[in-house]
Amino acid sequence: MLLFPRRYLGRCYQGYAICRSLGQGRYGNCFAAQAPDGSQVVLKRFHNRMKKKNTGRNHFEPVILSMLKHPSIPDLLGVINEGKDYFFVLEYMPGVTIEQLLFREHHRFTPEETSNIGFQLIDLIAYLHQNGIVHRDIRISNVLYHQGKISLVDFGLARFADQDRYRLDSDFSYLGDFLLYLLYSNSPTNKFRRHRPWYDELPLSDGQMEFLKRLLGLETPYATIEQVREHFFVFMC
Ligand SMILES: Nc1ncnc2c1ncn2[C@@H]1O[C@H](COP(=O)(O)OP(=O)(O)OP(=O)(O)O)[C@@H](O)[C@H]1O
Repeated sequence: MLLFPRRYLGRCYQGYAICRSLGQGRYGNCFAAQAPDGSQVVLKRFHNRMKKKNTGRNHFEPVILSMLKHPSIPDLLGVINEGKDYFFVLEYMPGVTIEQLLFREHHRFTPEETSNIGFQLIDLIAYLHQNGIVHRDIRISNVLYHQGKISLVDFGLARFADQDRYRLDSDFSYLGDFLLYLLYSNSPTNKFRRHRPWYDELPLSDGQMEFLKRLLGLETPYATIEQVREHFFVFMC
């Protein structure tokens, strides 16, 4: 399995030269590549079985990315369909994932960093929701961090929102879970071995506790991202 992406290194597709592997996921592999103009891009390759089985579902990611224009969301630059290989060409977003920072670099996020990242993420979610898009996969492996700025990648599960299956508020529990990782990183219990529920372990104020419980659906859930933003400002800053 690990050797699989290696055979792509050094290959060239329509002038895009694959330089290194960025990560492997459910749908395929992501590679950093050099574009014909010398700039750096990402080639997201789909497993052949995904390409065949999933044409309908794969369709959402390029459509959604094409309609979004935000500095923290990669632009879709093109699609390569060459023989058995099918790639999206994406804008390269700088930085490392929050997951790598937490588990490889053992970074402890200060309250200021957590509040800065939280605000940016809420702004990004608000932008998506204003455009009728629900991301459905806001996880530490899909958020990149670089010089205090975040980017959100992997729109493979993103959908046009509705009142039924793809509700906008489904992003809130992801946000809650995401914030818990940042808070745990700087807590005395740390280590991510959760022996007791987070609300018994983390030293949080009543307001912070209520905010997180509402995000996670343990208390009256938030109806809109604006409510989330308002309470984040009151409780987490
Ligand atoms: N536009 C981008 N710029 C920089 N790095 C990226 C970009 N897109 C993806 N990556 C890197 O590649 C990794 C895998 O990407 P992505 O999550 O899109 O793939 P996936 O196959 O859908 O994975 P998953 O199974 O986690 O959903 C990311 O964790 C990130 O490190």
